[in-house]
Amino acid sequence: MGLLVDGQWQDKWYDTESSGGRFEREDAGFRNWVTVDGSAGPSGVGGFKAEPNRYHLYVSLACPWAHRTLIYRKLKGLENMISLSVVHPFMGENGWTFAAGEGVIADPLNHASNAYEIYIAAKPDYTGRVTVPILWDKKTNTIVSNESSEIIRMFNSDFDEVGAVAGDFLPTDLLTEIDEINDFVYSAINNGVYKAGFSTTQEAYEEAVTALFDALDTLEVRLSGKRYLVGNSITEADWRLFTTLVRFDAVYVGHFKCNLRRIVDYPNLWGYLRDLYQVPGIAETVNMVHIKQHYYTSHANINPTRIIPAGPVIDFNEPHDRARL
Ligand SMILES: N[C@@H](CCC(=O)N[C@@H](CS)C(=O)NCC(=O)O)C(=O)O
Repeated sequence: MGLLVDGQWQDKWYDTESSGGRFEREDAGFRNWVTVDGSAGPSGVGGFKAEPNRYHLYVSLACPWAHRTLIYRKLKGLENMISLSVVHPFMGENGWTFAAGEGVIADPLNHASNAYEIYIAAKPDYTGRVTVPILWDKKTNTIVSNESSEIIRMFNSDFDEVGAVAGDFLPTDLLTEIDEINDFVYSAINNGVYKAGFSTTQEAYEEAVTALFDALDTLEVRLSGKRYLVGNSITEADWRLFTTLVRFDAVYVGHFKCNLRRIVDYPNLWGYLRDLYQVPGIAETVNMVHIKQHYYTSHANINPTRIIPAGPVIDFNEPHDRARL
């Protein structure tokens, strides 16, 4: 794993020395928005109008952030208008690559062997980490955005007039509440598992793991009387929580040492996770082989033998009883 410095690839692990062993996630570098009319969005520059067959999405099936964008591409019926590439689950000295493998979809546009080449194609002197997801514009040959939280907001509504499936996961009247819960879930849970797993001091680990389980305990109570996090139907807040929960027992419990409790030990969170998993189309976006292979083989400092554990056996298709709520 590594990063680009002035367009040059350097193989470097995260620097936790200056932060007391704490993992600090870098902000995404490309922050433009696809909009209905091509005007600039909340950040970045304009020029990216929502048009069918204009955009390409690069993802890892292992990555919880990229997974959000795949879910929206599926649920909003964008598969026929936004093309897709999938990186190899192993992220080694060259970062994400398109090495041949089960489930890998090569890059038909930039013909990149490594994802960093896509960043260089967009910005030859790019400095920063090379992350997925990446939303690419085939018309101007550049990266629109590499920030999943913003890509899903584009997918949610901006393609509606050009043939996306109806459905709004961000109703205006719930926006404030969704933003609030997103912040809480991001810090303690989505990013919390990484903070626990990538910490390099006992203190940093304990801080993260305590906040993580406090947050899960809070949500367990919240979901005892409510089917979804906000309002009466599935919203963005649920999909953002889902991609971490679905990886939790298979990866974060063992590999990231988030092992005070498993999701299957929380009756409400476990039912909620199955409920979301069983939404039509969602199961196809979950690839447990890529997920386990990525985490257990890519972080040699955490799992030097690179052995992928056999279990746990989890049945996400077990009936849930959440419809009563
Ligand atoms: N803020 C980004 C974060 C994306 C991200 O960190 N992706 C991970 C994969 S799970 C990655 O590509 N990491 C490579 C690296 O940090 O070098 C987003 O949500 O889109």
